[in-house]
Amino acid sequence: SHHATVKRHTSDLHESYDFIIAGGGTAGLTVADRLSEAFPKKTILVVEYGEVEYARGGFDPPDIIFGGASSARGPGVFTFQSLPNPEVRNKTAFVFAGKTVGGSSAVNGMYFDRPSRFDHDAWAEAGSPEFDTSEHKWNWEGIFPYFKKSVTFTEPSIGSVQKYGYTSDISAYGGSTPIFSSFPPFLWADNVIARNAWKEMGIREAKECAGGDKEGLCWIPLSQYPVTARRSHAGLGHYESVSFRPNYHILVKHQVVKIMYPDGTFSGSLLVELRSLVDDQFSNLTAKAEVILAAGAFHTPTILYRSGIGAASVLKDAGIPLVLDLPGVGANLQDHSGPSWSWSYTKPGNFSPMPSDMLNTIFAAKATAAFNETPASGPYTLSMANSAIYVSLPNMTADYTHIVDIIRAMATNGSSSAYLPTDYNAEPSLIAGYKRQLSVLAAFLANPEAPSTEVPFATGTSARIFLLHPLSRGTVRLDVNDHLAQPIVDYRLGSNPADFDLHVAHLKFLRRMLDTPTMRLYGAVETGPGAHVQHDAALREYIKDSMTLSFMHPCCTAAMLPRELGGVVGPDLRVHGLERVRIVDVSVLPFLVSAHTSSTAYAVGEKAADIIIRSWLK
Ligand SMILES: Cc1cc2nc3c(=O)[nH]c(=O)nc-3n(C[C@H](O)[C@H](O)[C@H](O)COP(=O)(O)OP(=O)(O)OC[C@H]3O[C@@H](n4cnc5c(N)ncnc54)[C@H](O)[C@@H]3O)c2cc1C
Repeated sequence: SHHATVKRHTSDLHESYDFIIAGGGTAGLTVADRLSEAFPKKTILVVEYGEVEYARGGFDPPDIIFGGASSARGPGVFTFQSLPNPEVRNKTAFVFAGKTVGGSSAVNGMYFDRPSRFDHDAWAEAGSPEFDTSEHKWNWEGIFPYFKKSVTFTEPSIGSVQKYGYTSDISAYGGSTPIFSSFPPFLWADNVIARNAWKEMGIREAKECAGGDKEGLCWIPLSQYPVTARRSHAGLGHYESVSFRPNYHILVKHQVVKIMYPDGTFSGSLLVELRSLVDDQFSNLTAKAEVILAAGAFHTPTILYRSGIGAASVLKDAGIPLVLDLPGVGANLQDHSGPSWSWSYTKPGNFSPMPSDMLNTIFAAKATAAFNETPASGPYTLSMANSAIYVSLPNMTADYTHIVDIIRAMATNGSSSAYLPTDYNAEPSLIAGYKRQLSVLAAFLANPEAPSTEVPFATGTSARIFLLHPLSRGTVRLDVNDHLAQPIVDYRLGSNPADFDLHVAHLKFLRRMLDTPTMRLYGAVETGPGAHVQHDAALREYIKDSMTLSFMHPCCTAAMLPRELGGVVGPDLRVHGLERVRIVDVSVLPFLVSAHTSSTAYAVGEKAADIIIRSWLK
């Protein structure tokens, strides 16, 4: 009873709320917390598909006990398969998204990096000149204060700094929000091998990568509490830890079905249709001020479609009457993906501790005990990885202009539309928007300070090579046979062939790491793709074979772009053409950023809250 009130039945609710937020995830709960604090007399309802659950960390011991109960089972997730990707051996991606109070921040890998300043400058560039007159700026200067506000960063202890060499710069932080960012008090012993090898390749060692400049070798904090090393997520920071507010309600186990306009105008109050996931009953609630869609990049488009908002052709196929023709809904899907790369050591050093030690029952038992102590310590405090390199294309290959020129040509001649879904051809705005994006991304990729690839690492002899700025575009569509079911996700990976040029450039550069003095000392030998695979054509085939289709950063399916460029929202996050509906989640990114996406979801939530509060104060 000390925080927002959880409701389980619509009969427990008010008949109407000022703000109704669809989705109690990373960005949605950030907004709910801020609005309920700023407007004690206005009522805020979050409708969440999942439940309030304990969200274990990505690498917590299997039998961790929390609140007297075993929490071995993770919190709720949506899981389904994407359509096959013809350019990548017809593979289907395993789609995974948070379905719990806290959303994907409660199930993610806890890797908590931030984008590059150039990502946000490019975001603003994509909406220029149309959005230049808006008071809301989404360039780095316009969003950096919200990255700072969104988290509380704890500097690494002196012991960790001395032991591991952690560096940080507190000036990149400064918030006091109870979403925590901190360094684990543990590293696997071989982390230093990769770090040394990257430095020998000339990769700049960055003191801090959260302040906008992140081309180089970075230490990455985790989204975890500093002392207990337990997962920090939106459900804890923006719901559990909020002191009691009678105006802040969360309705769990309910699906937002659609939005309706009872007055027949887009400026009047709104009705929100809900479906109980317990008894399948449907009901309506009134939103007096606004509806905020925050259901994530896969599900926000489904609510819009069911409301009759989307491309007329897509709605016709689904048999839904058109309310507003907005072709950008569910278009422009992007995600991070990439091949794997591996090696072995013919002269392995004697490193300890190593992940293989966890197979030793005594070591593993000690690790669990250390994690359950206060302060927590040991291997379980390190989630997936907390180191990475981020490298720009010009710093990888002198031939980068060749790739940039290909992308520039696509942006100006007619060829780019060939790479888009065929139903885009009926929508000139989507083609124009894609060309604008390609032109902005070409300039981005030519910038020696703007990362094109990321390789996160913690330990071991394999790595995943992220394509940070894919050029291929996919779709999220409604299942025409069951509008309430999971959407049909078509990544269309590699549908723009220049993505493979980028992958090949990344891999060719990175594999040179095995020829550094440190790697030679341990007799490093490449096992995947293997030294015999040298030609670009063969590398392409290897990349297709070893590709991870999704690193689970889907975004951009309701992009902040002008309407005539296939955009769905403007800089104030209002859906084009609708006065009282905004979108506040990672759907609004025009393109992917050089970071895992949770920090951006929080920053979007913080900035959105500020925009909404200011607009209602007026
Ligand atoms: C497995 C996994 C690992 C990841 N690893 C990392 C990582 O290590 N680092 C990182 O930075 N990012 C990571 N990400 C990505 C990051 O967590 C997400 O991009 C970010 O949290 C998305 O925030 P959001 O607010 O857009 O959506 P979400 O946080 O996903 O919130 C959407 C919410 O809406 C709810 N919802 C959906 N449909 C409806 C509906 N119709 N009605 C009511 N509620 C609905 C969902 O249940 C969910 O709670 C990962 C994601 C996943 C899934």
